[in-house]
Order: sequence, then C-alpha cells, then structure tokens
Amino acid sequence: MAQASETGSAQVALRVENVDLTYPRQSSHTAVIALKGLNLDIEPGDFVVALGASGCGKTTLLNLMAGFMAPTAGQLTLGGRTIRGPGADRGVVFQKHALLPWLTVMENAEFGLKLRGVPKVERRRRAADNLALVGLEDFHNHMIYQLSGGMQQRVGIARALTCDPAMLLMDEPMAALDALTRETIQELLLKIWSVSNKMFFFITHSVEEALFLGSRLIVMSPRPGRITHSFDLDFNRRFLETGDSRAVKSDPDFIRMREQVLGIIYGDERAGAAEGVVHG
Ligand SMILES: Nc1ncnc2c1ncn2[C@@H]1O[C@H](COP(=O)(O)OP(=O)(O)OP(=O)(O)O)[C@@H](O)[C@H]1O
Repeated sequence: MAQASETGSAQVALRVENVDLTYPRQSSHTAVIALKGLNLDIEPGDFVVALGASGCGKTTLLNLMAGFMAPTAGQLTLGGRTIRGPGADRGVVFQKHALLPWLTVMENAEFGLKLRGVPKVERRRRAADNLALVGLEDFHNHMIYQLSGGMQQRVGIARALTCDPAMLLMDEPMAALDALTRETIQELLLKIWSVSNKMFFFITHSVEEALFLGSRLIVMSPRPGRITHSFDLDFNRRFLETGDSRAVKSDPDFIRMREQVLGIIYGDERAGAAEGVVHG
C-alpha cells in the first residue's frame, strides 16, 4: 500500500463545479432535480464524508464522481481532466453484491488489474499486498460465499485499492454489517487512509460513523440536493494517535458535534415528512 503510486495520485484533486443533475421525466413521474449548483473540492489526503436526509443526492453525487453518469450542467474534473466515465483512478466500494461470487478472493482482488491487462505475476503481487493490508492474507483461495459479510467488504476494499486509485468512493459500505464488524472496518479504513495520500469520499447514514471517519463532513439537503453545511473534523486523527475509538466517540467534543449534526438532519427529515415527500 505504501508503494509508489502509478497514477501519481499525490498530485490529483477532484473538483465539482456548479453541477446540476436532473433525472428526466419518466411516464407518470415528473423530472427530479437531484442536484443543483453543487460545488465541492477534494484534495489528496481528504476524507470527505457525506450525510443527509434520504433523497438529498448523495448517491447521485458519488455516481457522478465515479463517472457512471454525466452532469446535466457544470463539470467534474480529476487532476484537471473532465470525468467522462469510470476509470482506474477511482475505486468504488459498494454496500454489497459487488463481488463476483464465482471467483476466489484473490481473483476478485486482482480483477481490475486483469481487465487492464496487467501480467499475472504483477497483478497477483499487488492484489496480495492489498489483501494483506485488509487482513485477508490467509484467504486467497476462499470463495466469496465462504466469507462473512465483514470479510467480503474487506475484499471489496482490497479490490478497489489494487489499481492504486487516486480516489476511493464508498456508498454506505458498512450499512449491512453488525456494529462490532462495522467498528473494526472503520478503524481499518482510517489506517489505510493514514498511510496513503488518497482522497476518500464516503456516504453514510450514521452521524457517529461520519464524525469518526471524516476529515471533512458535508451535510446535504434535498429538494433540490445541495451542500448546506461543511465541517472540518479531527476525530479520525485523534483515533490514529490514541488507537482508542471508544474514548474518541465518548469525548464531549464528539457528542456535542453529533447532537449539532443530528439537529440539522432531523430538521430536513421532518421538513420532508411534512411535505409528504416519499423516497426510495
Ligand atoms: N434513476 C433515477 N431516476 C429518477 N430519479 C432518481 C433516480 N435515482 C435517484 N433519483 C431521485 O433523485 C433524488 C436523489 O437520489 P439519491 O439516491 O442520489 O439520494 P440519496 O441521498 O443517496 O438517498 P438515500 O440516502 O435514500 O440513498 C431522489 O429524489 C431520488 O428519488
């Protein structure tokens, strides 16, 4: 992981400039303005976490960064180049069901490199490095179905890291995990973050997770989706210094911040309910 970056990720920043995304009208459904006038800069070493009421456009924003779709207006650039589609410079970790169940752990981890035509010895070495980083060095030949949910998510993280992307994009990667496994993977992610200079963009519904992981928290609001608040955070650094996540999460600063952010999000949820907005 500490290997030199082939993408030159240390120099690359992501810029979201004046982005609108409107989903077009479909049969009986009206058009949805999912994002409006959105601006966001992410620099190498930033761990940006997005929180917000359901339907505020978090996944839409991630999909734009991943290049899975194009903005209706504005632009997204990575290292000064317009994002026009998916690329090896962005690794994506999904909530679940993104691994290939008929392949082994190693074959999943090396998959992106194989697609890019990297020779077998080289891709196995890089995949093995990243599997070791996530604690799966003894599971190369296991099938995906033989692993727990937490282990599967570790494979997903290793796979996303194996192409040495400048940016990791994660859409609620821990949502399906139990509390203990979730905490272990949070700590793992921070350790990976601390030894890389990559950009992390992470979506969650958990305020506690957002505060613990992020070096910056953006809070988004719906109708139309936009960023309403941005907070610089250092709880992740406090964890990396002490190794004591419980102490960080029970610190009065953490609790104060959690209540403030919960107040913002509940305000949006209540407003949505009062307007009779249905998401899903
Ligand atoms: N393919 C689509 N077609 C039409 N509307 C869509 C589509 N995908 C999302 N939307 C709408 O765009 C808005 C933003 O959706 P998005 O999934 O980005 O929000 P989100 O913040 O990720 O929500 P959640 O927290 O519930 O996952 C919502 O109103 C949603 O219903």
